[in-house]
Amino acid sequence: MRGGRFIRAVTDAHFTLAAGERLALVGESGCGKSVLASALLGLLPENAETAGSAVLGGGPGAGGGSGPGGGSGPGGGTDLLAADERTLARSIRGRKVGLVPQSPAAHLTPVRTVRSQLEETVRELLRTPRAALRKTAEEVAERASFPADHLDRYPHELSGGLAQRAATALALIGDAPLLLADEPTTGLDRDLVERTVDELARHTGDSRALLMITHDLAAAERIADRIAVMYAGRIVEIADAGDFFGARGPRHPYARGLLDALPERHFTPTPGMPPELGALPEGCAFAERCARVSEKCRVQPLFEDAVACHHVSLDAPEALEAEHA
Ligand SMILES: Nc1ncnc2c1ncn2[C@@H]1O[C@H](COP(=O)(O)OP(=O)(O)OP(=O)(O)O)[C@@H](O)[C@H]1O
Ligand code: NI
Repeated sequence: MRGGRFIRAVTDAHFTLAAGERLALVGESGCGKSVLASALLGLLPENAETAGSAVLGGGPGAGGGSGPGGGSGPGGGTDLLAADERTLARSIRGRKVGLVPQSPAAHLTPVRTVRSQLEETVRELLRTPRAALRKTAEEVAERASFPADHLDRYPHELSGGLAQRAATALALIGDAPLLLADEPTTGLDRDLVERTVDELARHTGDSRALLMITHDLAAAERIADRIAVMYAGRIVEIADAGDFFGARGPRHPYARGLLDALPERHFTPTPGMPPELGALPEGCAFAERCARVSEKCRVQPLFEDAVACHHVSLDAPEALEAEHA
């Protein structure tokens, strides 16, 4: 950025996502969730730099290389961080990785109706013959609960929730093995939230994978197999959803705070604000808001045993429970 400043938007993010698995990524506004998703699609701003790899496909049993410019990863998959723009545009976006963008109204083409955008995407991704385009596009809209009588509207004539559903419909068309849904339920009423996440779950089935970014913990609980919690650009905990929302509860103090802040739980928000990503402290970024802070927190905790906290790894679950109560 200007003046030689830089922002560490995402640091040390390590996770796997298997076919048939649904991972919810949660964390406060500005913690790096959308940057992580954008990196996987090669949609970061020009001045952004990445390191590491994000391998799609390959692994045991997967065949085929990634083709020219694909950036081959281990096991024959495609390294999304190394793939060039041409590969991303031709064979990844929409086909291998679908995206429900965070700001659907900005993502839709303003001068064309929803119907024409759906039909174009159906034609492009599914090679559907002209005669069947209309019907297929209507079926696609239906899957995302987009009302048929609004198909001839332009994006500016849609409410936020309708634009959201149009974007979801578009993202589902390519049947991509990985779907990234960046807050796909923002602006929807509770019953539509449920319908949308159920459709995403149904779509994932056991052959595709879903990474859903959300602020809606109820939606995360409804859909996810695992929960990843991000804080100040780092994944601080990955947990089985049953453990996270169940009796054991989250293990990282920040993650526990997220749940405790819910009205249906303790309704007690974590005090303070997350740090600026351009001016992160040396040690644990959560330390200054953490009730368990100690000398150890001056050093960045390693992400070990699926959690990054100096204190938690030593705790027995019962001890945590007692403290939590
Ligand atoms: N183009 C950019 N230039 C500079 N900084 C950026 C840019 N895009 C994002 N950032 C910074 O990266 C950080 C992470 O942003 P990101 O959009 O990933 O947050 P988020 O977790 O998705 O938040 P939200 O829940 O509000 O969508 C933010 O602090 C933001 O200031
Ligand atoms: Ni975001």
